[in-house]
Amino acid sequence: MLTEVSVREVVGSLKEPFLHKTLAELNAIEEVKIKEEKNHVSVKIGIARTGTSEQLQLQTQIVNLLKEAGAATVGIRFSELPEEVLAAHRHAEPEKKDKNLLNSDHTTFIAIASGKGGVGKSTVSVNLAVALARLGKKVGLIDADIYGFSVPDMMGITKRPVVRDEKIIPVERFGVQVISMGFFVEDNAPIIWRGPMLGKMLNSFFNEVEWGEIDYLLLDLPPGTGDVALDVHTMLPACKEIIVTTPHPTAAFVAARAGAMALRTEHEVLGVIENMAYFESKITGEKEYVFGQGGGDKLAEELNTEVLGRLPLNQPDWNDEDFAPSVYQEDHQIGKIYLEIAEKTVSLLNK
Ligand SMILES: Nc1ncnc2c1ncn2[C@@H]1O[C@H](COP(=O)(O)OP(=O)(O)OP(=O)(O)O)[C@@H](O)[C@H]1O
Repeated sequence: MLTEVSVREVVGSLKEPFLHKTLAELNAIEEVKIKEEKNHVSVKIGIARTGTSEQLQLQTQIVNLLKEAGAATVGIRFSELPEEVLAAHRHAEPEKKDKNLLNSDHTTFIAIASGKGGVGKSTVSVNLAVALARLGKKVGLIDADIYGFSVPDMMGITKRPVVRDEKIIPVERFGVQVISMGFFVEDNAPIIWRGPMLGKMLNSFFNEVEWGEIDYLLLDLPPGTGDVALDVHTMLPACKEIIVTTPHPTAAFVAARAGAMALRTEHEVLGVIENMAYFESKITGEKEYVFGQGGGDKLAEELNTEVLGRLPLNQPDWNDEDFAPSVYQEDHQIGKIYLEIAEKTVSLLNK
């Protein structure tokens, strides 16, 4: 059973990332609370700069250590250390590292966008990433849908990233390196961060994660044309885009706004994916266009691009041994369509 003393001992040994003294030395553990019945530990930590990628790393370290020490769930709040502590230690602040994935000319960024929620953008992002990995590509996936992160659950990820040499190591699943805001939030707690902080978090996903040499980095964007989508467009001038829509013409109309945003920021739209395009009867093989028809074509025409693929309404075959509720297996009818879309994407990028 964890006690306040043991929590302070475990957490206190970690280094504050800016001042390079331990949290114990800086007296930075401001509060420890333990709810014994739920085995929940919450801590309040002082740090030199809040809302930074360094905070994210420290948070990951604390969660991992406390869970190793026996906590079921961990809650962390951060506050800024008092000015006198900062003044006493500021001289120890090191130079900022400049290794930056954004400067890499090897990696192609592909953002998956949609005009509204629920059209299957995350399902498409996950399966396209897996399909690219099945083609032998080195693939990363950022779940940038920070308000509604769903990628870890969809892929059946139970592990959390670890920190090594001050870098966050993504979790590998189906050959894809995955990073999600969901990894850094406890108990599905809602994220109530303000706009600028979201941009910072996203930036840290690019810079502070050890991606290695990846060929494609896919980003599952939040739906619509809000702050984060705009941040991505501005942060990644060379980003390519794929727009997901359902086949109903009005859905395509809304999706066109996401496309327009991409074009305005001079991002090349690689193509459109029409999801939930039809229902195919298992008995007769007949196709029923339950959500209408023509939305994908209309959108592609409007954006002067092509339809990369159409996916029917279908559920993956769930596999109890390797559970991933949204990932289609390679030999599944839909898994094969995703492979075709992945091949098309690669050939478009190699042109
Ligand atoms: N082709 C499909 N057939 C059947 N169900 C699907 C299909 N595509 C997606 N779904 C289901 O529809 C729901 C919404 O999908 P998903 O979360 O991928 O959408 P989204 O556009 O990313 O939504 P949001 O942006 O709101 O997170 C999920 O339950 C998903 O399993």
